[in-house]
Amino acid sequence: MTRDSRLPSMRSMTPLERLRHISEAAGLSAEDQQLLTQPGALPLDVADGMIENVVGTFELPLGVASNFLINGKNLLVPMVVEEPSVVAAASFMAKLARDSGGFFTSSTLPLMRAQIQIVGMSDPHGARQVVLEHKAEIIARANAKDTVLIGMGGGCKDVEVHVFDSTPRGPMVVAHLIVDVRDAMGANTVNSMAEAVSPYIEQITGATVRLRILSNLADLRLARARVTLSPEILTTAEYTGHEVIEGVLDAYTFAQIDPYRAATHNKGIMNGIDPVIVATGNDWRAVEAGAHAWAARSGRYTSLTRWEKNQQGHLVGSIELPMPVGLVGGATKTHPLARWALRLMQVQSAQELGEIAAAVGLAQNLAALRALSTEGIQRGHMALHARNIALLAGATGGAIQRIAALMAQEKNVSVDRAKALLATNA
Ligand SMILES: CC(C)(COP(=O)([O-])OP(=O)([O-])OC[C@H]1O[C@@H](n2cnc3c(N)ncnc32)[C@H](O)[C@@H]1OP(=O)([O-])[O-])[C@@H](O)C(=O)NCCC(=O)NCCSC(=O)C[C@@](C)(O)CC(=O)[O-]
Ligand SMILES: NC(=O)C1=CN([C@@H]2O[C@H](COP(=O)(O)OP(=O)(O)OC[C@H]3O[C@@H](n4cnc5c(N)ncnc54)[C@H](OP(=O)(O)O)[C@@H]3O)[C@@H](O)[C@H]2O)C=CC1
Repeated sequence: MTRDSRLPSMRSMTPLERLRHISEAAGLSAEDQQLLTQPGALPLDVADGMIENVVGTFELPLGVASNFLINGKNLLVPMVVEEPSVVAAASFMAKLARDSGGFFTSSTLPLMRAQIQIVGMSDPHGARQVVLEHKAEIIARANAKDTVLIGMGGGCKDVEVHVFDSTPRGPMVVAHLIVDVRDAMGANTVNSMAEAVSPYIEQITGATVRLRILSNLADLRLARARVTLSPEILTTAEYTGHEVIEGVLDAYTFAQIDPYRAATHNKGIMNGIDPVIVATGNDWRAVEAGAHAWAARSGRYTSLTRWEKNQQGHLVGSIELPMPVGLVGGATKTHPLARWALRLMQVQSAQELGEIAAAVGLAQNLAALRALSTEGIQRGHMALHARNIALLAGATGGAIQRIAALMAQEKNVSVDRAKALLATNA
């Protein structure tokens, strides 16, 4: 178990020192440290087995967010992302949240939906009932092959049928297999089941089955996270905690009512979630698709988080969203660094991983709303982005940080200015 995720000196260390520091805090082995220090952590032959026409591997920075306390457990969170200030922002909000117990999470069972599209009938309601009458046999056929999953308590649990009376192609019936996929993301699992039962569905309905594929609107597989922050914790040099809370509530309301704002607000949430999904070798497109479809489930695209004030005047944030992530399947087992990321967090189940991702998304949202509704995003974000700009201008080694700091201080972060500072050996 990670002893203490509160690691205040991280920012001033070199990457190697950070690695030693987090390895010690999380009890990682010497081999685990070595995995990150040697080049080619993803061997070419493994990469070649993962996708097609491989010509190399593509690297991104792997950072570790500190300070997280989730359900009373200290946690160091691996984040793979190209954008500056994301890891710092998550760590910052996790630091603030620690004083009020950190994040609290829960989740539903890992239930995925597989859709089976049935066409070519004139009595869709009759066809629906036929499918439901044969539910037990459909479930039995779906479960016939996946012995490992069934042995673990997973498998197809239910069948739902949705009727579309009138479409441009005539009536359509869509059967959903509801499958407990345990610790898998589950796409291949449920797709195989949908394909396996389709001939039987054609036989009992006398209609034609077309598509047999999971739904990425994983609305039965939800992860939740909650955080409470007092005005005292949120107080800054320029703003009282009450001002910060009112600002966050106004910012949240903006996202609730306006889809133009909600898209950006939710992008900020995914700034926290996606890096955890990528670091663990999971399918970020599936998580993204599910999140945005969920955000639009009422017919109007809105915020994935909620922010409220409780009776003590404390800020209460919560998030609930589909979280189709796995510890097995896909690249989660084949990518050595994905295994490393799971060892760093010491997660025991896919549900736990989903809850962590939700908590990081909530932290990230708070960081953005707090900055946006007070001093604005540029001060904190641009100060860190300045290092990228210094790199772009050609700075190397110690000059990167030096020139970035000067540009941030001058509030003039641009490639031209970085080049000028480089030329004068600043
Ligand atoms: C960037 C900060 C955190 C600076 O904030 P600050 O007040 O300058 O931070 P600080 O120096 O007081 O440090 C506070 C803590 O932050 C962490 N921290 C701070 N700096 C570092 C660093 N260099 N390296 C590692 N950790 C760092 C660290 O945990 C530190 O505590 P410590 O451990 O030192 O006691 C703050 O301004 C912030 O949270 N800003 C929001 C940034 C953000 O949201 N970035 C995402 C990119 S913008 C975007 O894409 C989304 C958006 C904004 O459009 C979404 C939306 O609109 O809703
Ligand atoms: N629209 C989408 O999102 C789509 C995504 N995908 C991709 O599918 C992949 C994920 O599919 P997924 O089904 O998770 O992967 P896999 O099929 O690789 O793994 C799941 C299988 O692993 C076995 N298994 C072993 N241990 C466990 C356990 N503890 N819990 C659950 N299953 C276990 C089970 O099979 P058994 O019982 O046979 O041993 C299970 O069916 C990702 O790469 C994703 O990108 C694919 C198609 C569409």
